[in-house]
Amino acid sequence: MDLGGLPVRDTEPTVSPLVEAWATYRTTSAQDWPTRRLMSAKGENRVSVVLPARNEEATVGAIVATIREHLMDRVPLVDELIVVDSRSTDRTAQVARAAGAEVVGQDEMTRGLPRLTGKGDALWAGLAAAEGDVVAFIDADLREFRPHFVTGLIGPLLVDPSVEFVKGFYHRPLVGATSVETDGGGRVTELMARPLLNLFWPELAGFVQPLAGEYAGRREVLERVPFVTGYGVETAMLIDLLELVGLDALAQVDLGERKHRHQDTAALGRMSAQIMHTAWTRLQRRGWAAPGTSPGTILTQFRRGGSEALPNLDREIVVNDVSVQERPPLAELRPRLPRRRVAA
Ligand SMILES: O=c1ccn([C@@H]2O[C@H](COP(=O)(O)OP(=O)(O)O[C@H]3O[C@H](CO)[C@@H](O)[C@H](O)[C@H]3O)[C@@H](O)[C@H]2O)c(=O)[nH]1
Ligand SMILES: O=C(O)[C@H](O)COP(=O)(O)O
Repeated sequence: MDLGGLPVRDTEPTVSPLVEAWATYRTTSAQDWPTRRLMSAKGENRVSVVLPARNEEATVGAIVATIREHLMDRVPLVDELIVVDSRSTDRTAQVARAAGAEVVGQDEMTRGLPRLTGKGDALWAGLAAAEGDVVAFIDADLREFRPHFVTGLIGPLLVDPSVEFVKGFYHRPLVGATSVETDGGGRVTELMARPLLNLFWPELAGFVQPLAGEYAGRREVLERVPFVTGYGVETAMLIDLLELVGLDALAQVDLGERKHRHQDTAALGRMSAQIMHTAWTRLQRRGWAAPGTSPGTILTQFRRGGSEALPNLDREIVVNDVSVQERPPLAELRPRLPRRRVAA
């Protein structure tokens, strides 16, 4: 067939052998890591669980209570359970504390440093507060949370010294007011993160849920990567860890199904823009984006109706800054951080 000079692919696309081998070798299931097995593997390791939380009073209590009951009170697998209060305006801190977590304020842990915002900064503050050798991060908006989320993430780290970082994956229903779309969740993952990572970091294509907010790593390694603010943090962390420790030291674990609070489409647009910004900085580092250049930072969106609606648009214009910043690797700043945690 004449395609006017376009290159013709005469074979079907196939999965990269590297990705297939990694996904086979480095994927486990939470069922592979029963608590008993982890208790005998734990040895001298201390385990911290950190939940970043901004206005999560509806869900944070149940997550904290479950971890405390199953993994702290019944068996001493988790040594430290920290909720980072990320400038909540609701009762997140009180609810978390009442359920048995230690609560630290994002701002207290970053006192004396530039004021940054968003989830990435909350995670950095949580890592600064945590004392464990293994640190697991869990989103605080999860529903129907069960302890295997924690055991699955920390299992490979406690048992296999060659693993440095473990990312969770799961099925993601999109739960609406009146219906559930079985695999409809993870919209930013499918429309933005996965295409970006596949095209520019194809080694990472085997991660089923690259944006999952549930992951664990060795403190020593987590302290050596920068944390991007906002919602760029997971994308940057995967790329940076790939460069720092290599694909073979990264693993993923099947956690079954995950339900969480869905953000609206406009919020996911802003999240996507932050992820694009994050990718740009890493492309620059590779020399694939021109040095010194930077994408715009303002995202213009439209909201139906509203008191400020422009008559010809029947919509309000809403603008947001979607730029991201970075906290440097924690190891570089340790001496400047507050020595003791200050309760939020
Ligand atoms: O300023 C903030 C914003 C969020 N959070 C917490 O971070 C977690 C995840 O935030 P959420 O708004 O629920 O994110 P999702 O819409 O679920 O986004 C998905 O995709 C993001 C981008 O990769 C990841 O950061 C998330 O973990 C992942 O669940 C929750 O516990 C939030 O309370 C903060 O602590 N501070
Ligand atoms: O991880 C994602 O892709 C975003 O958090 C959106 O998730 P949702 O589509 O399940 O709300």
